[in-house]
Amino acid sequence: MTGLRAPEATDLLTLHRLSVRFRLPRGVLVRAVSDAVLRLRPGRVLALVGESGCGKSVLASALLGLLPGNAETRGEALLDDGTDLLSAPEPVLAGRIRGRRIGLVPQSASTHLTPVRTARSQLAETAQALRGPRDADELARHVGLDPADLDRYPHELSGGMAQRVALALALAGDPRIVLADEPTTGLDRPLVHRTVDLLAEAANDGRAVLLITHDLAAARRVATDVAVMYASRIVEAGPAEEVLGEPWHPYTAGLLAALPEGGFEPIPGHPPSLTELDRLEGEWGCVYCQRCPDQPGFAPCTGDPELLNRGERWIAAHAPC
Ligand SMILES: Nc1ncnc2c1ncn2[C@@H]1O[C@H](COP(=O)(O)OP(=O)(O)OP(=O)(O)O)[C@@H](O)[C@H]1O
Ligand code: NI
Repeated sequence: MTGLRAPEATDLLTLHRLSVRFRLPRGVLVRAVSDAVLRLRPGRVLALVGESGCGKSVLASALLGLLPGNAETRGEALLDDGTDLLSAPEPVLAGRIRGRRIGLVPQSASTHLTPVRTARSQLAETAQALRGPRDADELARHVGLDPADLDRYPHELSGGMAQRVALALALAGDPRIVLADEPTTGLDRPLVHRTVDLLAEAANDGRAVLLITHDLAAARRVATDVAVMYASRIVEAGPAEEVLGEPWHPYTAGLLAALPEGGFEPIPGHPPSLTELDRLEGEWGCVYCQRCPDQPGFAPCTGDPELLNRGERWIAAHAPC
C-alpha cells in the first residue's frame, strides 16, 4: 500500500475502494466486496443494506481484521489517526483497535454470552481487559439496564436485556466506532426497535455506528445515512431520507417495493454468483442488468452523469442497459 491519505477531519473511518476476494481451489475467485467507498462519522448511523450474500459481513470482517486466510484485500480503510485497518498487523488490531477503537455488536446476543457465568462477571472482565473508563454497573446504566440484572445468568436475561448486555460489552472499551452485524435477526418487532434505538443512542453520544441489516424498516427508523449493496458493490449511498424516500437505483426501489408498505412485491430473480461478476460486468456493464425492470426513467439506465454524484449522494456508475 502506498502512503496514507489524510481522511476528512470529521470522518472516524474512511473506506477507499475497499475490495475483498476469496481464492478458492482450481483458481476460482469469489468477489465479495468491490471498490466500497464509505465514511463513518460521529453522531451518525450508517445502515448497510442488501440481500443475503451480497458481502456485508465480509466488509465488516475486513474492518476488524477477521478475514480468513484465503482472503485478499485491496484499497484502504483509514481510521482518523491514519491507521489502515487492512494493513495493520494483528498485534495492533488486537491491542489497539478491536474493542477499543471499534466495538462489535454480535448477531445473537444470547449465544455470544458464556452460559455458565453471570452477565456481570463477563462485562467486568471485558471492561477491565480493555481498560475502559466505565465499570460494569456504569456500563449497565449507560445502556439502560438495571445493574441488579447483571447478576443474572444469560438464560435468565430477557431478549431485551441480553441485547443491552451485548451493547454494554461492545461499549466497554469506549470505542468511537460501533459495528453491528445483523443485531436484530430473529427478534420480534418491538425488540428490533429497542435494539436499533440503542444504537441510535450510541450515535447520539458521538459515536459512529455501522448497522448491517437486511431489515429496511429498522434502517429507516434510525439510519441517518444508507448504503445499498448488491452483488459485492455499493450501488447507491446517501442521506437515509433521500435514498429511502426517492431511490435513484432500481435495486433500492426494488428492495423498498418488497416491504409491506411497498406492496410486498419481491424483486424477481436472484443475485448473480459472486464468481461470475467479472464476466457479467464485462458483458453487461452492470451486474444488476439481468434483474433490472425496464424503467428507463431510472438514473443508471439513462447513465445521467448529473445523478452520479450530487452533494452527499451518489450512485454507482453504470453503462446504460
Ligand atoms: N472464506 C470464504 N471463502 C469463500 N467465499 C466466502 C468466504 N466467506 C464468505 N464468502 C462468500 O462471500 C459472500 C458474501 O458473504 P457475506 O457473509 O458477507 O454476505 P452478507 O451480505 O453478510 O449476507 P447475510 O445477509 O446473509 O449475512 C458470500 O457469497 C459468501 O459465500
Ligand atoms: Ni452477513
